[in-house]
Amino acid sequence: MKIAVPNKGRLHDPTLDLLDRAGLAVEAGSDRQLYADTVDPDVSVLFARAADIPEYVADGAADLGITGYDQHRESRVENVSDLLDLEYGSCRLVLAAPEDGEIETPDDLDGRTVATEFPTVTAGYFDGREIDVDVVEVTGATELTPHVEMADAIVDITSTGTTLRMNHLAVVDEVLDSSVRLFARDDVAETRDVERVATALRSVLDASGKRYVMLNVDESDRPAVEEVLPGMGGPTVMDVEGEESVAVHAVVDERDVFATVAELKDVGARDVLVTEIERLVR
Ligand SMILES: Nc1ncnc2c1ncn2[C@@H]1O[C@H](COP(=O)(O)OP(=O)(O)OP(=O)(O)O)[C@@H](O)[C@H]1O
Ligand SMILES: O=P(O)(O)OC[C@H]1O[C@H](OP(=O)(O)OP(=O)(O)O)[C@H](O)[C@@H]1O
Ligand SMILES: [Mg+2]
Repeated sequence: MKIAVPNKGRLHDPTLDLLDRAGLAVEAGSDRQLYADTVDPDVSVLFARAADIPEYVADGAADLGITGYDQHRESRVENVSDLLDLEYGSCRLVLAAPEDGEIETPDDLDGRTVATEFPTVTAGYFDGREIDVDVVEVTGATELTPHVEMADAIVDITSTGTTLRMNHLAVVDEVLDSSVRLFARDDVAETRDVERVATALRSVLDASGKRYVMLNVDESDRPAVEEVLPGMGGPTVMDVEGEESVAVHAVVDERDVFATVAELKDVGARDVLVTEIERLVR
């Protein structure tokens, strides 16, 4: 099983971090190599540019890929499908034009020029609206093109909006919402090996925002504690040998932990321990 992952850029580190937490850590010393092993003998990674990853998966150089949905759409590959939204690298592709210019709606661009690193998605957007534009492909610094008469507007990525503001550009319309996805080639999407990787990554997402709460309580106070901790399918209760008390464990939403611990103390809980959860396989 080979997973294509970004070799650099803003998606590189969070992707390796996610694989690590999923129990698929990339072996140390693998930087800058084309291929690397993971701690699982059945899973290796192929490092590639974020934009090339859908193509690598479609062509069979890798079986699975991790990159932005924007890159997936731009690549036009047809034999790959999303398995999971990995919930990082969230951004929007937007149509933007100079703040105080003549372009206020997409229709104002009829007969004009739009610069972008995403020519396929951009052409699709304007075709769908039957607006005739000349799409110019650039490979970076797209925000500058309206200021040097190369283009009347751009289609580019935004997240905080800082880059657009700095360049005196205003959003005219939304083109696409994106985040990082795990996707597979269709001919392997339903195999056990792909399912194993997807399950491991999903378990990290499911564990985020959850805490594991452990405590001791006298048998007599146990019903009150169970009342406070409905948990995932109820808390786990264990007898503590040679004592009148029981140990209770439960998964609690991170945002409820503060209030829950206070309530537990009120109803007689002792030795309350709160820990992070690495993975949660449902
Ligand atoms: N500002 C941003 N906020 C959130 N996600 C972003 C942002 N910019 C880019 N992304 C996401 O990260 C992906 C890759 O962008 P990144 O800048 O890391 O690589 P790149 O510019 O293609 O790298 P290079 O061209 O140097 O190989 C984008 O396709 C998008 O999905
Ligand atoms: O809304 P913002 O938070 O300002 O983010 C948007 C910017 O982020 C990306 O560039 P990146 O930082 O990846 O640099 P790059 O052009 O070298 O890829 C994108 O191309 C925009 O320029
Ligand atoms: Mg970039």
